[in-house]
Amino acid sequence: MGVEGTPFVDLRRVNVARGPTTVLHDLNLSVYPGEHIALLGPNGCGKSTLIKTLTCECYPLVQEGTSVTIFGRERWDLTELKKRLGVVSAELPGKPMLSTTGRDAVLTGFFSSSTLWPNLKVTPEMAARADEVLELVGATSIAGKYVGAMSAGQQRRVMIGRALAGSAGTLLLDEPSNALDLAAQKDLHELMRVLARQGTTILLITHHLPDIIPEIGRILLMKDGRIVGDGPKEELLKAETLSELFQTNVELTIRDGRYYAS
Ligand SMILES: Nc1ncnc2c1ncn2[C@@H]1O[C@H](COP(=O)(O)OP(=O)(O)OP(=O)(O)O)[C@@H](O)[C@H]1O
Repeated sequence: MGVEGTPFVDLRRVNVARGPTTVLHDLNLSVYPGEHIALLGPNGCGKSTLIKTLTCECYPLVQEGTSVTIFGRERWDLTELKKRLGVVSAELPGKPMLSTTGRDAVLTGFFSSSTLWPNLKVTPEMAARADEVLELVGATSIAGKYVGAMSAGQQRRVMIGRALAGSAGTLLLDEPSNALDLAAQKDLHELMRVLARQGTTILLITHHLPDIIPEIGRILLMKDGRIVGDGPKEELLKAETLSELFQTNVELTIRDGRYYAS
């Protein structure tokens, strides 16, 4: 886990409102390049709002001592930032993506667009990187297939490729195993493991403990818009802690470094 140097994310005293309600309270968080982190918390606790704060889609309330610094900067062009952060959510980024081929979908990662519009200029370097990324995510054989005709697992691979194409080795994975069957979940976990071992920084939001691959060592627990736990997996992924967090009786099984809840 690389915790040296400049953090890629640095939040100080961040409060964020959605509508009239403040939903993130006094958040302090630093994430360093090379870290692998999972963020857990009940529905509505503010996980997506936190991601939207990182992508500058939600802004913190102006207060003394508040700052949001991403890749060492406080001001960003939104498209540029999203591209560099490598955000992958369970939904496709826009309808036009459905009739875009896998290869073009990966290329859209350079522009943070919903399809490869004719005015977007693909350089030979981008094309070469797209092929490299398709290979890395195991999607070369489906590069010519429309995203709309792919299975959910294939779509997720292509979306991870899209995120990697333009990103600075950083992935924000927002519930990536949603709607995937067991085989596709396994494939996704294998891919995440390969990327983690290659040094990709991973910030994972999940409700699904098996998504927490062994390479993820740091856990953030959120409740009611606050970070209530931030530390090593072995300390925070405990039945009592999760039962308290989710307000239900959680039984935990650990097998081969993987966590399962029932
Ligand atoms: N567009 C919005 N307008 C007003 N309130 C919102 C909006 N989006 C989210 N909220 C509220 O903000 C709070 C945090 O929501 P958020 O989506 O960040 O939680 P979450 O932890 O990601 O939830 P889930 O696990 O269900 O995805 C919730 O109370 C939610 O109702």
